Amino acid sequence: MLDTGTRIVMVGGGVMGRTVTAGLLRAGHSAEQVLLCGRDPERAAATAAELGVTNAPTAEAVPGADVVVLAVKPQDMDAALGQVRPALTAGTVVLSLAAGIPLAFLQARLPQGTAVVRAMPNTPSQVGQGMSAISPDPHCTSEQVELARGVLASTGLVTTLPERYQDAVTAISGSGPAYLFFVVESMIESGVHLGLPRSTATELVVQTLFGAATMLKETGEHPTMLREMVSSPGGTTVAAMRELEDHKVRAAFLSAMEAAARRSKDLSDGVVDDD
Ligand SMILES: NC(=O)C1=CN([C@@H]2O[C@H](COP(=O)(O)OP(=O)(O)OC[C@H]3O[C@@H](n4cnc5c(N)ncnc54)[C@H](O)[C@@H]3O)[C@@H](O)[C@H]2O)C=CC1
Ligand SMILES: O=C(O)[C@@H]1CCC=N1
Repeated sequence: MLDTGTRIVMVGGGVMGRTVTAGLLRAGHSAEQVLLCGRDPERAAATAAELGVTNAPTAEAVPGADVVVLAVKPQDMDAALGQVRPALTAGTVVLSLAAGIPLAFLQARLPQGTAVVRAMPNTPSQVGQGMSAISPDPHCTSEQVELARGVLASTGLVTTLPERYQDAVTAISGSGPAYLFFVVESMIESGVHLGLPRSTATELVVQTLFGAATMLKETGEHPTMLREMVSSPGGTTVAAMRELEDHKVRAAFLSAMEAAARRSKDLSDGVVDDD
């Protein structure tokens, strides 16, 4: 929990801006502690009202903030930094949530010596079960790192890692919820193919995912061991696993995550599409 006097400015009121704001409020921070700035003033005002926080233009919100959270798309980061920079006061921590935007890119567009933290959160932060990895730059004091960590700790677990791991983190936990939702969709559809009512298939799959995740967390057992517990010799599970192996699902996961990490790296290298 951050001090009651800590002022947080959220730049961007999209998925992650809303998620982190909601997380801060859910963790018990007061609505007065969070100011939300959007690109479109009307939409930003509506989003802020919906979340119960205050809305202000970036130029008014940023001065005096303890933490400025950059929750804009990588493609919009340059413009957002152009608005934040002139309003930034000494000591403010800038916390970027953007995929593929390196600390060096942020530092180059902010006053020299600004405390910058690169982070990769994920959407389960909406329900207090997020996973974030933070990489502080060397200008940050330990108090400033704790401020950045405190913002994301309101939404789930936070780990600190060297920046060189951020492309891999983005591929695994940043994008990760999408892969798992895809697996869930596929299993529900399979249940429907097998004749189950859709609502029944959904309940079975969602609770199975929740149960399996809880087992992984609570037992600390290796997933291979947990999978073997389900796999009776000559039984149903091995029959299904054989199909997954034949269809190279493991290899597909490896290629998929390599593609995500590569895309994150491409963004880092400045290969940013305009779409
Ligand atoms: N959606 C996800 O699962 C995750 C997203 N991220 C990162 O979070 C960042 C934001 O992503 P989303 O929230 O999904 O995108 P989004 O498109 O939902 O939200 C971005 C918001 O930023 C606003 N914006 C753009 N320029 C602005 C400016 N100059 N000032 C104020 N607001 C501005 C846009 O109007 C939009 O509302 C991205 O950089 C993304 O890589 C990181 C982890 C997970
Ligand atoms: O798809 C993306 O680029 C963002 C970053 C991680 C999750 N969503």
